[in-house]
Amino acid sequence: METVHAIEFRHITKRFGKVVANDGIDLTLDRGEILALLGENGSGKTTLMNMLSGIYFPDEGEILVGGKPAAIRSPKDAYANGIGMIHQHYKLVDVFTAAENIALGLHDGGRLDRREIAARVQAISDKYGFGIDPNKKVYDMSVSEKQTVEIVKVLYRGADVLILDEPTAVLTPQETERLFAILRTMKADGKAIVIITHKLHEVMAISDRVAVLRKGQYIGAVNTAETDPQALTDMMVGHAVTLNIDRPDPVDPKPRLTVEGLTVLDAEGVKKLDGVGFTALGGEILGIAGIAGSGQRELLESIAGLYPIAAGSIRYTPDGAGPQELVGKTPMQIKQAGVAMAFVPEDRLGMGLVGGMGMTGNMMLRSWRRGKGVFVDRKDPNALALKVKESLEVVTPSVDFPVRRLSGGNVQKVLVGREIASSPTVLMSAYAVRGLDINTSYTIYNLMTEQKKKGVAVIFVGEDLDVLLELCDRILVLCGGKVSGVVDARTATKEQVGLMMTRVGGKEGA
Ligand SMILES: Nc1ncnc2c1ncn2[C@@H]1O[C@H](COP(=O)(O)OP(=O)(O)OP(=O)(O)O)[C@@H](O)[C@H]1O
Repeated sequence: METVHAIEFRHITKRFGKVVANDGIDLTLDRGEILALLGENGSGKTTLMNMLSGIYFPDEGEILVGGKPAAIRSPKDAYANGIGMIHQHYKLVDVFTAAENIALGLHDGGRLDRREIAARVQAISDKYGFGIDPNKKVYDMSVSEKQTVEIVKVLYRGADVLILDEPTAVLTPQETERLFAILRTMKADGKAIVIITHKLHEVMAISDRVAVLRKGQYIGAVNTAETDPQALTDMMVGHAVTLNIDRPDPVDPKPRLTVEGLTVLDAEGVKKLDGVGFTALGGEILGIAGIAGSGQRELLESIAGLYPIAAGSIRYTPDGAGPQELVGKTPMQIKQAGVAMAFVPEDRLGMGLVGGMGMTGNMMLRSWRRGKGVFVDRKDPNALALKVKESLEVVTPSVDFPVRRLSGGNVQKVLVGREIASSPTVLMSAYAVRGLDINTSYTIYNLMTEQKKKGVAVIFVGEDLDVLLELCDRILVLCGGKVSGVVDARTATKEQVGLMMTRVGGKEGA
């Protein structure tokens, strides 16, 4: 007897104008399995899953649910077929509670019994170990809690097939572990789960099978137990690739940026940086490590002139001139002095890029979230756009194609590429490779190294300790807004840095 798959894609094709996002894809998904969907940026992963969740409808082919052809024309149809997707951008109403968000739109006409809803939410939460408070308002929640609400929302609607699009991109390692434990419980309960992720160690840790897409085509699927990250990378890219970070010794390093006693407070008066001091040298990569929210964002924003500074100084030393104080300067003056910040925020299109404009338009515009001004780059924006497109292999039909319609990873490449193209003397980047496929991540690491070789002081805020230890020359470790220490990245160990991330100095009580 033929096995009935939870989901079966048969020759699915989806085009956007001239772009063939999915090209005749055949893929199956079974109950009680976690399938990792892998592919380079723009390879068509999200598009394929959007057809399962009713956001797009295939141009050709059919989708079988439980062995029967299903016409999934809306998210409502998807739910009716037991399919739910957790997107990268959460769609929750801030002023509503968890339970209100979960039940939203479900009880049209009927009476909404709050107690009953809360009880059902609680039951789902207990069954899978979510630990959710049904009465908590969304605006009081962390990113991880919001994601939990999205997952419970999907389960509440009776989903047996769950799709998670890069769910760990914004989670800490601990939150990721918690999510994975929940996914394993759901799998044991017979759910079919698809997870889209670029992190190969996560693929190895959580999935049973891996399906690979390349340029819109289905390349194949392998059992996770029978593969490894290198083989998966080769499959994704289509040829053997070396995952290697070149780290030349700094040549003639000299102080570029000297930060002393930097203290900043947030809108509520909470100290986000507390007496931070360090020197960033031209010709080196200074890594910044820390648990999420340890002051990384505030540090870069302070240097860029975007964050109000309570105390301290930030001195910048250009070539052939004495140090100049940056505190008190506008973001534009700081930018003109040569300090570029490639900041890759959680909402890629919220800051720094204008979604409706193409790459060319975005090369000219550098508008900041706080609305402190718009920068106009004097270089030919079209040439810059073409250069970025070519060097970072941005998948876009043209440099005038609205960036909003590029795949998530490609949006990020535009953002990072633009900063690099502006020839800075200090280049700051935070989470530069978030959402980028492994091959592109290495492209970015190499671009950072190229900048370092040109004498640029590169400040690299990263999440992956292995990468920080391989890429950087020195690593500054932040803990709760304070400097825990600075280590030599060539000799430091992961354990040492990990300890410093949780305790100032890393040695207290040890
Ligand atoms: N609404 C749309 N209009 C036009 N083109 C689109 C649209 N959505 C996706 N595309 C294109 O289809 C291709 C596949 O994109 P998709 O988002 O599915 O890739 P992905 O594998 O999920 O990428 P990433 O890893 O970067 O998120 C890309 O070339 C993208 O630009």
